[in-house]
Amino acid sequence: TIALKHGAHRMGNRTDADMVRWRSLRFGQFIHWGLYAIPAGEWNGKTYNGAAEWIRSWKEMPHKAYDQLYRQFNPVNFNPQQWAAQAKAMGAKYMIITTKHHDGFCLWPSKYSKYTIAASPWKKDLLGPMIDAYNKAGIDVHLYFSIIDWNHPDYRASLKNAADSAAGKRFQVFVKNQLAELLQRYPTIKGFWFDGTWDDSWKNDGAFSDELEQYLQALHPGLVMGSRLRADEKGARHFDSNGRLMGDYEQGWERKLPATIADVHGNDWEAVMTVPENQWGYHAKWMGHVKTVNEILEMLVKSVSLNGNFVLNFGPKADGTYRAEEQQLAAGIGEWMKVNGAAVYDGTYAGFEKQDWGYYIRKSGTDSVYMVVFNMPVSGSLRVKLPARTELTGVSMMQGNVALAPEWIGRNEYFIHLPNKQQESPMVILLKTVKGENKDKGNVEKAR
Ligand SMILES: Cc1ccc([C@@H]2N[C@@H](C)[C@@H](O)[C@H]2O)cc1
Repeated sequence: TIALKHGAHRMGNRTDADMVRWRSLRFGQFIHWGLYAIPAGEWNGKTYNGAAEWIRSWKEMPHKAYDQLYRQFNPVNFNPQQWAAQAKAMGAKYMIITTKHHDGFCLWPSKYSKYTIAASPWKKDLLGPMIDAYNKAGIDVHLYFSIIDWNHPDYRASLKNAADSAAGKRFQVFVKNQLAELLQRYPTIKGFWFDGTWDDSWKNDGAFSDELEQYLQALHPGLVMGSRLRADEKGARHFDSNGRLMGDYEQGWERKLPATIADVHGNDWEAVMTVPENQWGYHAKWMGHVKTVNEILEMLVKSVSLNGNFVLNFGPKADGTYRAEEQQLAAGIGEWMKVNGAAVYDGTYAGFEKQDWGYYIRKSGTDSVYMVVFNMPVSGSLRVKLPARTELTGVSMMQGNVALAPEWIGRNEYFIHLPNKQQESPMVILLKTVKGENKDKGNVEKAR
């Protein structure tokens, strides 16, 4: 291995209470909200085909015009209690809110910047009421913070000369001050979700990102921060130059999921997902495919089955309301979660051989394993192969707690014959197992 001063400082996952809690939550809500919701992906009658929150970078959008939008930001229909109730009904256990996206506009009245909500017609802090409402609903809050800041005069993508280096130093102080300010103002938040850390100016100063992470942990012990924050002293990001994960969980899964357990290398990880193909902030015209309830449920269940968290993104409108598609999605997901959430919360990789009908999820630290069926076989019979030294002592449908009698088909294999092959939504079956030798004929018969 290479000697590193600013590489990973920990081998393996965090085991402290704050990280155990983060891991148990499994399902989060991302919220991208800011000035970009005003143009909403359109300007001067033209439609921007990129992600709405990136419209300032569009050649048809003059920087000056974008930078004046704050004068119109007045979310008169903002109702944080309603936002929190919607998230609670959906079954989200944590929420990540954009405090400041790449445009640099702050949703809180930061004392380190003039480009904040205080300068808008709304004037008042938006983060405080949101955090209070979500915490009251029993939902943890994490803060998204973009290092890239298109508004700040000292931001440099790369440092080409002494003047750039001086600006870069001033900018690092600004970042540190804003993050400390957020922790001081919002002491109940559980973590930071960093973004915009790909520019050279950041990548080439691994020491600063390392010190910053340690500074924030010291200010707020237990803080959960993913792998996007840091670079090591060779400019490696997420994984240091020895291939070790930096930060508390792998944070690279943006609009994509790992395929198998091998892809996660034993690390904690989280996937963040958009409802349309690629929109985070509110875009008036969603183009292309809009994901359905069952598609989102499959991504959530697959993530948990591979030991990860899944976060679904919402992009509120400039007035503070949500579009109908997002409201309907939240409600539909919530309906399934109300009945089947036990299979998701506190879920982990089960260690069973993957079958085509769907995913296994083990309730953390127990012998209870859930089968979540997405692909019903025409036979209506689900094949289950038990791992070594595992005996099956009970099988039941989550819906109605109906006991099923699996058929032993030799060695460690069973068929679960379902009474009804019809399924409108993912079907959950609970397997009770015990450690032991599955050396002879179907243990379930004996157990009955
Ligand atoms: C190339 C690229 C840069 C930044 C992003 C930001 N990360 C997501 C979490 C959103 O905030 C998006 O604007 C996405 C793609």
